Amino acid sequence: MSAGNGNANGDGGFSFPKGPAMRKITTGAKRGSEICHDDSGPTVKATTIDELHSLQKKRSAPTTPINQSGAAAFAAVSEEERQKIQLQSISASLASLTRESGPKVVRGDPAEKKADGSTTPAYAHGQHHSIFSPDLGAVSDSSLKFTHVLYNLSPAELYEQAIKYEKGSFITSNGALATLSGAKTGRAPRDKRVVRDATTEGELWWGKGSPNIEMDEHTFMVNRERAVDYLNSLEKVFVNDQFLNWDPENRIKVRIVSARAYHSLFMHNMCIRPTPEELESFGTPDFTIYNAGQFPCNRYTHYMTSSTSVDLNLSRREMVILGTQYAGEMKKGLFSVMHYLMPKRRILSLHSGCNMGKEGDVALFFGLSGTGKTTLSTDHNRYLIGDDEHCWTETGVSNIEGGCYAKCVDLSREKEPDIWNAIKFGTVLENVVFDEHTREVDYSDKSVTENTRAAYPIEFIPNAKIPCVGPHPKNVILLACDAFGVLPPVSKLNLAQTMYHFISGYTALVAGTEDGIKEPTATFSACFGAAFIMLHPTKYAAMLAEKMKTQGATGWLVNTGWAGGSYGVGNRIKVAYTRKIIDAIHSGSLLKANYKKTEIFGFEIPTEIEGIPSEILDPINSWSDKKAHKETLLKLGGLFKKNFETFANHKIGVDGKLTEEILAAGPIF
Ligand SMILES: Nc1ncnc2c1ncn2[C@@H]1O[C@H](COP(=O)(O)OP(=O)(O)OP(=O)(O)O)[C@@H](O)[C@H]1O
Ligand SMILES: O=C([O-])CC(=O)C(=O)O
Ligand SMILES: [Ca+2]
Ligand SMILES: [Mn+2]
Repeated sequence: MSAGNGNANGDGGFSFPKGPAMRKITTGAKRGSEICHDDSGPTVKATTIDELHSLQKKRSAPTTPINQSGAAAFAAVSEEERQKIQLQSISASLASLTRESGPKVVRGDPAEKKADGSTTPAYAHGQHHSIFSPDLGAVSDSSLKFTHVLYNLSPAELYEQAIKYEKGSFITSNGALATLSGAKTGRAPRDKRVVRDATTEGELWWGKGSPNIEMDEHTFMVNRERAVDYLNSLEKVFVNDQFLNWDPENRIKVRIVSARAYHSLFMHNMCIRPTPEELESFGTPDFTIYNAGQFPCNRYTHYMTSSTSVDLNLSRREMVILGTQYAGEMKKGLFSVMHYLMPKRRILSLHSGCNMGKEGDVALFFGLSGTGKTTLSTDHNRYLIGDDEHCWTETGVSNIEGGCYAKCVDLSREKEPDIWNAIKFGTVLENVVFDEHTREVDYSDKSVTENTRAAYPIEFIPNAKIPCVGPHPKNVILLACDAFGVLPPVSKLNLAQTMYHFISGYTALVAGTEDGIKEPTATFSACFGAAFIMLHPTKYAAMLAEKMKTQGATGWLVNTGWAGGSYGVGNRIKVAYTRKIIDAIHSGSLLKANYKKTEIFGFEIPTEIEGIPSEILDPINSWSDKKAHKETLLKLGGLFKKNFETFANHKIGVDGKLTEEILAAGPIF
C-alpha cells in the first residue's frame, strides 16, 4: 500500500506537507488505527492495462447468416464455421465481376488493438478475427490486402466509428449523432438510372414523365465495378443485413455495404432490425446496395451527366451509389425496388404515413416531401404504424421500414413533442447546426440546408404499433402544402376525386426563402411519389381505387400550406389546426358535418369543425383581396388541367366508367 503524495496522519485524513498555506483536508472516514485511508476495495484481476481493458467488454457479435439450405443444420455448425460462411457471403457480395472472386475479408475494426498490443490482425493465426480468404493468387495489389468488415454494428459502436473517423460527426446535447451528408443534402432524382433490359423493357414506365431514366446493363457493371473497387480499396466497410416490410409473408432481405458509420447507423434505424435468430437464418440477401457515395462516378461513362449516379438493376437485384452521401438515396432506392416487387404480388406500395386509432381505425397520409406525413402520422393519441412507406395487401397494411425520417427544420417540442423526444441516443441528425460548446441543436438554423432530418427507429415513438401492421384503412388523407393558399384546409372527396388528386400528386412549395419573396411553384408528382414509382401511375391508381372501393374508405384532401393569401401575404396553417381537422376525420365527426361545394375544384367543404374558426374553412374568407383569390384559384386550376393532359388517354383499371369519372373530377371552368 502506498501513501502517495499525502502524509498519513493520526485521524485517517490527509494533510499536505507544503506548509501553512495548505488547508488540511479530511475525508471524513474514520478507520481507527489504519495508517492510510484506502477505499480501493479488492484489486482487479489484471496485471497490465491491456488486460484490464480486455475485462471491460464481454465478447459478443451479431450472429452469422448462413445459407437458407443449411439453416436446418445450423445447430451443428460451430461458431467459427458460421463466421466463415458469413464472411464468404460478404466476400461474394463484394466480388469484382472481372476478377470473379471476392476480396479477402476479415471481421472487426482494423484499428482495434489486439491483446498482444499489435494493431494489425494476426491474419496468419486468426484467433481474434474471423477471416475469409478466397484463393485469389496475387494477380493484383488488391488481392494482397484484407477488407475489414464491420457487420451489423450496434448504435454505440457506430457512434464511436463516426466520431473517431468521420469529420463532422458529433454527439449533440440530446444524445443524437449529428452528421453531415456532404455536398448533397437531398436526393438527386435526375442522377437516378434504371437498367433497361429484356425484362424491365416491357414492365416499367419509361419515357416522358417517368422517373426511370434508362441505362444499359454494361454501364451498370462499369459503375458497379467502380463502387466495388472503391469499397474494396478501403481498410474497412460497414455491412448491414436487415429486412424490409413488417408483413412476414412479403418480407425482403436487404444487405447494405457502405463506407460510413453514418450510412450504417441510418440504415440500422430505417430498415427493420433482425433479431439474433432471424440473422442466423438470413442466408443470401434479396437485394444489395453498394454505397460508394464518397467516390464520384466517371463522367466519361455513357449515360452519366454528372458525378453523381444512383443506379438500380432490378434483374441483378442491386443498387450502386456513386457521388452522393445523402443517406435518403438508400431509403428511397429500396422504396423504388418495393414499388416494383410488390405490385407483381398484387400488393399496393404507397408513399404514405399510416396510423391507427384505439378502435383499430386506420388512416393513410399521402403527400409529397414536406407536406406532413411524418408530422401528422405521429399523433400522441394514435398508434404509429409508419411515417413514409407502406404496403396495402388483401388483408391490411404493413410498414416497409423500421424507422422514421422526420424533417426537423423549425422543430419545436411544443408542436411535435413525440418527434422532439425521439431525437436522443441512437438517432441520426443530418445537417443540423448546433452550439459548439453546449451542443444544443438550433433547429431554426438553415445554414447547411433547409432539409435537416432526423432518422430514428420507430420504437422511439412511444405509441408505435409493433409489429407495424394494421387492418384496412378507413380514411385516405391526401396532403398538399398549397403555397398558393387557395385549396381549402379540408375537403371531402368522392372516389373519382380521390383518384384524380392521387394521380395528380400536387403540392406547391416556395423555392428559396433567402432572397425575399418568391412565387410558389407547383409540383405534380404522380401517386405523391413519382420519383419512386416504377410502373405507370395508373397501375397504382387502379389498385388504390379497387381497394378503397371494396373497403369503403373515405378520401380527404388536407391543405397543410397557406391560408389568408399566397406565400408572402398569408401564413402557413397552424399545425394545431391541421391536427384538429385530422382528429375530426379520425373520429368520424367530420363525415357527419354540413358541407358546401366549392367552385372550380368542386370540393365538398365542411362549414364547421369543432375547435377551428369557421371562417378559415373556406379560403375566400381569409383572403382580403377577393379578385386575387379568384385569379390564383384559376391559375392553379389551369396548372392541374395541364398536368393531367398526359393521363387523359390512359384507362384506369378495367372499369371504363371510372376512367371517365376521374377525368371529370378535376377543376371545371
Ligand atoms: N399545418 C401543418 N401541417 C403539417 N406540417 C406542418 C404544418 N405547418 C408546418 N408544418 C411543418 O411541415 C413539415 C412537414 O414535414 P414532414 O416531415 O411531416 O414531411 P413528410 O410529408 O413526412 O415528407 P418526407 O416524405 O420528405 O419525409 C414539418 O417541418 C412541420 O413542422
Ligand atoms: O427521400 C428523402 O430524402 C426524404 C423523403 O422522405 C422524401 O423526399 O419523400
Ligand atoms: Ca417524413
Ligand atoms: Mn418520403
